[in-house]
Amino acid sequence: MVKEPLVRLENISKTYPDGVKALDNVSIEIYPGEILGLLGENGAGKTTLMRILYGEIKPSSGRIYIKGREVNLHGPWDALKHGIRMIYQHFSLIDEFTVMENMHLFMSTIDKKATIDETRRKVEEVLKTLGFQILLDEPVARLPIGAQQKVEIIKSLITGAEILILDEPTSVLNPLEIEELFRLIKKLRENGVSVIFISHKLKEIKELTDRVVVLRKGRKVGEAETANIDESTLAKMMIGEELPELNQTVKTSSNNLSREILVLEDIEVKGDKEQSTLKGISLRIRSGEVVGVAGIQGNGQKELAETIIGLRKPIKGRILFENEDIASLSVEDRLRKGISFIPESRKIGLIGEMDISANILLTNHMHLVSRFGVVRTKELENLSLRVIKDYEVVAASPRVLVKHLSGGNQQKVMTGRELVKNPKLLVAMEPTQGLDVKSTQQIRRLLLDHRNKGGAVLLISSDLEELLTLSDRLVIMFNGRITTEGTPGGLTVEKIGLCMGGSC
Ligand SMILES: Nc1ncnc2c1ncn2[C@@H]1O[C@H](COP(=O)(O)OP(=O)(O)OP(=O)(O)O)[C@@H](O)[C@H]1O
Repeated sequence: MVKEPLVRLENISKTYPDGVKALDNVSIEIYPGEILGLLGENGAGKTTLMRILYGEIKPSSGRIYIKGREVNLHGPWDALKHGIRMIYQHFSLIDEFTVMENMHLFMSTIDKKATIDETRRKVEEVLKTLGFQILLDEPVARLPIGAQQKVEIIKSLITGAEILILDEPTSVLNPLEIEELFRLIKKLRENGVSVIFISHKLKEIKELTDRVVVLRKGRKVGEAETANIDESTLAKMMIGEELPELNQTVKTSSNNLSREILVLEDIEVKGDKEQSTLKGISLRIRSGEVVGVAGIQGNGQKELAETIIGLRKPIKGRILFENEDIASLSVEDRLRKGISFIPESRKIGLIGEMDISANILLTNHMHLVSRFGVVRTKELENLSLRVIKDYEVVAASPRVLVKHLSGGNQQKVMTGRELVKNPKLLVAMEPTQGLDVKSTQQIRRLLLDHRNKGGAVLLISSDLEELLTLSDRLVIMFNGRITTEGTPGGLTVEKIGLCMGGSC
């Protein structure tokens, strides 16, 4: 007998108001009591698809069927009524309330008449069925993350959730907590609950799920019974069969590799999450080379950049810049020594309400402010005009407010104000994110010109094509470690995909 799906998402497309096409004609089914893996790299569209199923956003086109009937979901509460609940990495719990109070608060939004005793009975019943325990009268803030996640899951079950969507649930957990979560998810399956498990991690998908759907660039590129597919095939599906062609018009061979400019030795740094905590990073960068850092976002790349520029202090290890240990130096001292930084987003790096000059001053103040605190206005003006001219910023004058520039021109200001200092080492995070083809090419050209003039570049990007096009050497990070290293030409798609998915 053919099983009826509990949910069918049919031909779902989604274009966000800013024009980003996040989903293109994706159809998936979820069956009762199954664990469905949703695999894809950053930006593949996994979260968008699930937010549509959770009623948080509307698809641009397509249909949603629940138990065979077409529905129009007006919001998460509507989805909840249909037994669907999504749990994000940031939990929706009130820290000061006890577990029971949180459960009851949630319950009463669904059933206003429910008393706290009834809620408690329901919680105890669910816990007994699953064979799990939680301290019900403890304030949530005192519970470890793994237990808080369980509270979220139980909270969903007492309100009758039949489909639980877990958005990268393991990224906040330690290995023991992951084991415990998997045990709980398998129990849910035994009890007929369906779980959609969003992940980039191939091992977890293999270990836990019954079926897997792979998304890439907004399209469904594969679907299989998990038992019938191996990690290598999944890796290739996730990042694409073909390595992007190395773009010879942009890339010219690296100058004679010279001295090591930066050496990281066995660096350990506390990260925002367990998964992004740096666990013994060793890396060498020479002048005249671009070292690319690949990996799914959140595996320590940001922590690595922030450690090099001095925003995070290592617990262990040495950072040598031109043979000098700079681990105890401030950000400003490091800038003075010739390290520059392009942060991951223009929103962080620029102040929209200020003009181009003032934004340039932000990271060049050490050269442009006298020791009495007076800005050398003529020099600032000249430098600003130089940035506008040399880096082809389309702006009438340095007086233009940054918020009035296009994304590409903003990025050129952010890049130009660093390159104009001719830094010995440039740490560039996502330098072309959200830019059109022309601006992307311009920024990439600037980075390579800098390298060709003898500068070193550490390029952190979630755009694999960019990394393969620009890097002389590539390292791949997973779970706070560098798991592999090679040249772009020397690494196969399979190897890169496996390493990004944590299986190498
Ligand atoms: N609210 C939004 N407005 C505009 N674009 C968005 C929005 N949310 C997501 N996007 C874009 O839609 C695309 C798909 O993003 P989505 O978050 O769904 O991917 P994902 O597979 O969940 O990625 P990740 O693993 O990084 O979370 C990306 O290009 C992203 O930048």
